Amino acid sequence: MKDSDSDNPAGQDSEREALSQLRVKIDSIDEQIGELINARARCAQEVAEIKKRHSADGEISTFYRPEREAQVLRRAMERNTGPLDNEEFARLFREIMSACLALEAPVKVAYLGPEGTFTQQAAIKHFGHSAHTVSLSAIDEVFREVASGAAHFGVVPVENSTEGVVTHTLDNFLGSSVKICGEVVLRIHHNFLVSDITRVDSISRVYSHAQSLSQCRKWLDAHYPRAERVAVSSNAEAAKRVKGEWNAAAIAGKMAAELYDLNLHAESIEDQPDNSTRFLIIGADEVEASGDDKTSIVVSTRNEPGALHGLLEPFHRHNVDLTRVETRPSLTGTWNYVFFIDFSGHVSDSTIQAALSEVSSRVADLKILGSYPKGVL
Ligand SMILES: C=C(O[C@@H]1C=C(C(=O)O)C=C[C@H]1O)C(=O)O
Repeated sequence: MKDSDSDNPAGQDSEREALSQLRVKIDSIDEQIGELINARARCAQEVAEIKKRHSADGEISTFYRPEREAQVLRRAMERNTGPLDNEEFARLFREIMSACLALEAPVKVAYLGPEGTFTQQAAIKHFGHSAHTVSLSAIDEVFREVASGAAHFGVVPVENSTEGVVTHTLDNFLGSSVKICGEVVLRIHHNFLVSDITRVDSISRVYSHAQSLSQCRKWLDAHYPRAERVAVSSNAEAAKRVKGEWNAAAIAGKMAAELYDLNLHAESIEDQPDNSTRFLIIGADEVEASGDDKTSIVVSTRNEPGALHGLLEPFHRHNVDLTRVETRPSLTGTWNYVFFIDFSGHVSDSTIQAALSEVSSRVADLKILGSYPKGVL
């Protein structure tokens, strides 16, 4: 208690009174929010009944509607008048929708693990906490799990703002029929984690994934120049190792700290403050237009002069906004290449259809990987 309060009992009484009035108000608002959330959940159950009646197989894909969820989140943000910021506001709606969807049918999401990695964080950011997330140990496994129907959706990293593209993810699309049905961008914050028994002035080893070590190089040079940097298979694995080692620390995200009960000795130690990673949501089905979408395709050109120009020119002429072009070696022959191209728009848009039909007449092969809502959160 502050001195001024003990000197002023009348002030204390009025403060207590003001607080208790506000709490009565909060209780009453909570009651209304609670009733409204359940009213919303009942509507979702009715939606589920209609979907069940109209779907032959009763599969989850008919229950989870990425385009509708993106619209709900965008609308929540447009409506928001504060004081909560847009992202925080949408996050609350994300969780409400997640709980409503779980009532309709629980969604199973495979992700590149282990538990506690940024990919799991991305899965939860996209699907909310009511989704059932399953950790797998390789990107190929996530693709296989989705292709076989063992998981409804998968989450894999595709590019990092400082380290570039995750080539393994792109390569997996070449031999797979899975579709891209969403994207999620995560701001990557690295933290310096220690255990209860770590002697912070005697740290001689720092564990992390090689990418994270390189993303925190300057911070490590400044604070622990002599500690050995040990690259391990994931940040979560790094956190796990620190448990029980008095002279070691790990660089990892907050989820790993919580999972392995470690302390945040220093937060946000990444050299680039806007370090972020983009993840793709993969699934078995195509997604309808949400009003603000992106399309990803992969094309292989004929090995002849002007092939790349011929491929890009129709996009330019139809005023299609290309957001990314990535070149990868084709798996079919030495010195053949494929291009992964992302652009704004949905395959159901007439301009996109016109551009794509021209492109496909000029290339050896064109595969649409998916049209999906641009990341909202
Ligand atoms: C309720 C629906 O089903 C699911 C739940 C949603 C929600 O809670 O708003 C939105 C889309 C679907 O993933 C729907 O399709 O409208």
